[in-house]
Amino acid sequence: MSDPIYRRVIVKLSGEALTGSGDFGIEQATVERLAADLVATARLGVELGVVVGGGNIFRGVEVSERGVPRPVGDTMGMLATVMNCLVLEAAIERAGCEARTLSALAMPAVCEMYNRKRAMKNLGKGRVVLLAAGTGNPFFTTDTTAVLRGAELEAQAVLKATNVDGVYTADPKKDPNAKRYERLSHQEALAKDLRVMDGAAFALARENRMPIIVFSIDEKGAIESVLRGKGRATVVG
Ligand SMILES: Nc1ncnc2c1ncn2[C@@H]1O[C@H](COP(=O)(O)OP(=O)(O)OP(=O)(O)O)[C@@H](O)[C@H]1O
Ligand SMILES: O=c1ccn([C@@H]2O[C@H](COP(=O)(O)O)[C@@H](O)[C@H]2O)c(=O)[nH]1
Repeated sequence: MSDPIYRRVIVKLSGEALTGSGDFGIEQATVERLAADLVATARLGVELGVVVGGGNIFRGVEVSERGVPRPVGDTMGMLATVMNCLVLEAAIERAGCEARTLSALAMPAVCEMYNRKRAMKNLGKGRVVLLAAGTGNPFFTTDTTAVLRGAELEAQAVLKATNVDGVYTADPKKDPNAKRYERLSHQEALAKDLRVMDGAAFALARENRMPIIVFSIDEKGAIESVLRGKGRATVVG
């Protein structure tokens, strides 16, 4: 079998991936499957930072549409990502691999605060590092967080695990004629306004020459396949 193509990566898991067959919250069986995939990947010797979205619980924009100030809604979204990280951390540890949640918002009774050195140290020890609470700032997303942490932690790529099998010419959930790309540049993704990730994330990735691999997390073993250079995915970079 081919060796993993990267030594250190950031996996971006969409919050929605945790809902499994539902459309809100956390389905435990799905969390266990995702944890098993992450542990299998870590056992290949790949150092893993994991950023989890919060869209299965709260998105700041949606909360603010109900009259809550946007920064408050965004804080709720960031707290949602902490819950997702904690449930995933517990499942990864049960599956036999050490994991640490580091949060960009201080919550000493819950988990350690994120700082670059601490994250690097944990990655070097082979622990799966769960990067919680996004960037710690409102008006950002966890996609941007994944690219930011990737650049800070010297990852070789961001693996965006989502509910579509790559980047398309238009949103494939809305346009049945959308065509999938095998490969495209950050610049093309920005110029064509392809919304599989937000523009800030693509711009930061372009600036830091960070490849982003977009693939579906629905199949068991999807992360490992991508790391072995197999499976259906789009490479942006
Ligand atoms: N050009 C495109 N190619 C592929 N997917 C696209 C495109 N434009 C929009 N999308 C949509 O982008 C979505 C990917 O976003 P994703 O679910 O990963 O969101 P997220 O904000 O990262 O996570 P969360 O679930 O936590 O909100 C897909 O569901 C897909 O329908
Ligand atoms: O740096 C960040 C990251 C996230 N948020 C808020 O959290 C939610 C959930 O993240 P998704 O990327 O949408 O899954 C997001 O909608 C923001 O409200 C943030 O404020 N800052």
